[in-house]
Amino acid sequence: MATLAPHSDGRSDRTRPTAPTPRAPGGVPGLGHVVPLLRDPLGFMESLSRVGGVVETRLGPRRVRVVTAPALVHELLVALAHDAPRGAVQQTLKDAFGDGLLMSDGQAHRDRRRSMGAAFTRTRVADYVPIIQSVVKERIAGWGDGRLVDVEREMNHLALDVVTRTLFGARLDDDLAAAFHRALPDLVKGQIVHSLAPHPSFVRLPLPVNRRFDEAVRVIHQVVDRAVGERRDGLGERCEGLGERREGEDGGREGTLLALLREAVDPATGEPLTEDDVRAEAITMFGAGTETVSTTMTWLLHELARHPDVLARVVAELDAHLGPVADAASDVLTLEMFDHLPYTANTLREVVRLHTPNAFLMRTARRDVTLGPYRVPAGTELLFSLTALHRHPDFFPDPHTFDPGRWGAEEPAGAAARRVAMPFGAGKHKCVGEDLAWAELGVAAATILRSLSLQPVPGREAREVVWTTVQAQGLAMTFAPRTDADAGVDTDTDAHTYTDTDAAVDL
Ligand code: HEM
Repeated sequence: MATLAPHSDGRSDRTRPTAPTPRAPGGVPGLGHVVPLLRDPLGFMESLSRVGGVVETRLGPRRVRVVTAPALVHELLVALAHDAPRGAVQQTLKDAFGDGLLMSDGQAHRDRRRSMGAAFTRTRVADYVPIIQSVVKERIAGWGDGRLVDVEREMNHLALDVVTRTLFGARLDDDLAAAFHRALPDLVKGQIVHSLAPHPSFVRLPLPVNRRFDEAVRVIHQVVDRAVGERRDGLGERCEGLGERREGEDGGREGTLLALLREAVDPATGEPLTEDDVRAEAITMFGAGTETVSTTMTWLLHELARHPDVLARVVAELDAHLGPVADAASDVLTLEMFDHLPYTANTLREVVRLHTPNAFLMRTARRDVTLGPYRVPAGTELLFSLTALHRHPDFFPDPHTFDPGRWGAEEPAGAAARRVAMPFGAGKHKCVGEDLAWAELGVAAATILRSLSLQPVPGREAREVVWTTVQAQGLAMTFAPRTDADAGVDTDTDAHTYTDTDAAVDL
């Protein structure tokens, strides 16, 4: 395997020495590598890092090059961002949902990102914290009564509520949230099948996958219209959770992403954004900002239940800094509090590493480029998996082991891991919702773990299922109210060797 320093800042350079692109072993005529990819998607992607930094595969009739080396993924996303824009997967979504941030590129993307950025700054995310906390408290209200909790479904609902209430100032009823939850898998399945389809006309064939995809698109449009429509009517009059504080400064108008969008001007026309533009951005946020967070939260509970030592240490740290129970009316979390929870931060960081939601992302070279030592001809599709990248044994020793300790500043591997890790991507398309995501994870962990103890249920552990996100399917648990004995978990937080700066990056 080519040895590559993590995060080379090298631009594409024709004078670099080149190397032939190795082929993935095991392809069969006609299907290529479709079977191993479908049978064990992440195992297949992880295995390719032993073949080369860029590896040629065949998926049916298509030649797709898989980028496995972290430095090359980074180079692709940053130095080659202009020459290798997003590819077939995004195109499928663009056809269905319009030109939202996730689907757009070039000047249109830059303009839109600038006008929406103010909804995601750290200051604005700090404003969202009380809303997130109240969403979490509402969602977990009945969990402590011994019922079996479908963690995946609950977390999905929670993440959807957070986006709806923080960014759009609206509320979804339970039926709509459930419809959205049901629609996503069909959407994702259709998206994958369409992006790998041998011919564009495939999407019009009367196949179950296409019918379900169309139905999912319809449901998601309906959900977004109701959420956005409700908020749209009240714009300027009410801004839930932010309105009172902002009223004097700006009439409550800029409290949500929706308000920003309604104020934005399309530089190309000088006109306000159209309703379709606003809708496309809303759909983007629901699509990009819910399942990523909910799967991560589900994996967090899964890992904590399997690692009582880690759980005890997280709980002790939360209790020591925030107090033991989360149900008191006076319990108010702030973003700054999380700067003093280094072990909790490293635990969240480790969950996001081991269970990075974005299993597959793609780019397409629009001209001949050089990626590290590899020549990539124009038109080549480039596939990479951030999940597989974070399981690369050269950079994350014993990569399948859940170990928050690997992120400690004193660990020799800690610094290298930090340089290589990019769960939120890199470059101009780097996740706009990263700060919001960390806040959601931190607030959910602090609120759940200070008020409830986890009770794993044998046979109901999470099963890793890969779509475009890496899902934790099937996890169910019971919870019990925390008792004084739970609060006194025998863990010496003062003795930990983590520093506060460990936490500052993320939360
Ligand atoms: C654990 C949670 C999350 C993870 C791991 C994550 C990961 C990512 C990654 C890897 C990308 C880059 C995709 C690419 O380069 O093609 C991305 C982009 C994006 N994410 Fe997130 N995300 C998370 C949460 C969120 C949240 C909460 C929101 C908003 C509510 C959000 C909205 C977006 C948007 C709009 C983009 C496209 C940005 C652009 O192209 O400019 N994400 N995310």
